[in-house]
Amino acid sequence: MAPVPISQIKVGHIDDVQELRKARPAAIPERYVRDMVERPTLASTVPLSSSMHIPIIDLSKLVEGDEDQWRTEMVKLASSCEEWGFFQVINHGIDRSLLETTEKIAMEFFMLPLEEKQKYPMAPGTVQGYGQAFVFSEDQKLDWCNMLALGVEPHFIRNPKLWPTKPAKFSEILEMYSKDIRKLCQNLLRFIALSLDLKQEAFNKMFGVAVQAVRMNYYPPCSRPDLVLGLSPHSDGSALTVLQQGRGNSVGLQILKDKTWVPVQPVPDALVINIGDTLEVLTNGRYKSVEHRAVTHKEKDRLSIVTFYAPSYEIELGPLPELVDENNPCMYKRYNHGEYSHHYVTNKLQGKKTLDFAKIQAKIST
Ligand SMILES: O=C(O)CCC(=O)C(=O)O
Ligand SMILES: [Fe+2]
Repeated sequence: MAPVPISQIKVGHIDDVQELRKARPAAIPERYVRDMVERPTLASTVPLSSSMHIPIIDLSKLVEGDEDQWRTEMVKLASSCEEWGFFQVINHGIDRSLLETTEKIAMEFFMLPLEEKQKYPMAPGTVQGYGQAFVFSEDQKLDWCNMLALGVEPHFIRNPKLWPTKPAKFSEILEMYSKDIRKLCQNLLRFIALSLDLKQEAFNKMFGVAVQAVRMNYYPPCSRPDLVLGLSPHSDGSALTVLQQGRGNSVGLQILKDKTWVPVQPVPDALVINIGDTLEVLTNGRYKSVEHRAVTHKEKDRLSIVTFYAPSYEIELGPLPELVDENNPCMYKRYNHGEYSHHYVTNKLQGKKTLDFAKIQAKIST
């Protein structure tokens, strides 16, 4: 992720949420209490009709299915990206044991004493290390979440000082995990290109030297989950995001569909995939980068391990010419991905507002 100048950013004291939970204050501190309009509808209170489940894509049917299976899955992939911007992928080819080990080391990291975790501090205005990202002022509401965020690829975005040395195998496992997730992203992008009738080269040159970052989010239980948010509403700046939810964790991720917050029910062994802003721009808005957030639970904690996969910073982005015509006028300008990345990490999470950067403003009629 692009470095951000950290001068002039005053964020005040930010409590570590796990420590806050341990201290069990009589009331939730004001900085975490959301304004009325932002307070969450909790998963347990949202009626669940089956049509509200995000689609499930079986990757094995795309990789090795017969022609019928391939076609059916491809149609499902296209409609998921158009209508939901989200899907869960099963039979994704990543070893269950690797997913479990990664979850284990992530959890072990968050369970370390605070002094140990604070050896990897996320400085105000930066997005790597342990702490809270996207905080830029003292009056901004805070998320009920602790994060560990690390740049992974290409190597120059890494800050090796922020890679934990405890638990012992952390770096080694994260490296293996990232490699497999990277392959999955490449695979998915290949099928996404096919689903749009695009030539592979259209994407290949953009993702040749892709940027990959991992964020581990830990949400401790919260005595008043109705007042706080685990993670503020946002869309991801990536092209694709891969999200692994902790096994047996409570439902926490919610996506905004037709103005309603829909909880994403965890499916065993599935990974949640979502389209990020960059793919929305590349596809001229056909595939949607959908707003999402995380809510907390009264008794249960929750972990998510999130990989952001994006083009190299020097790549120039804009809608692919194949997806622009008379009926689909160009909706986004051309810009350098590094610029967008910088814009993304220097603004607080605020729904889909960050993407305004790339939108061509509607011409004012005279
Ligand atoms: O924890 C979750 O389910 C959401 C995480 C997320 O959206 C993110 O890290 O960008
Ligand atoms: Fe996200």
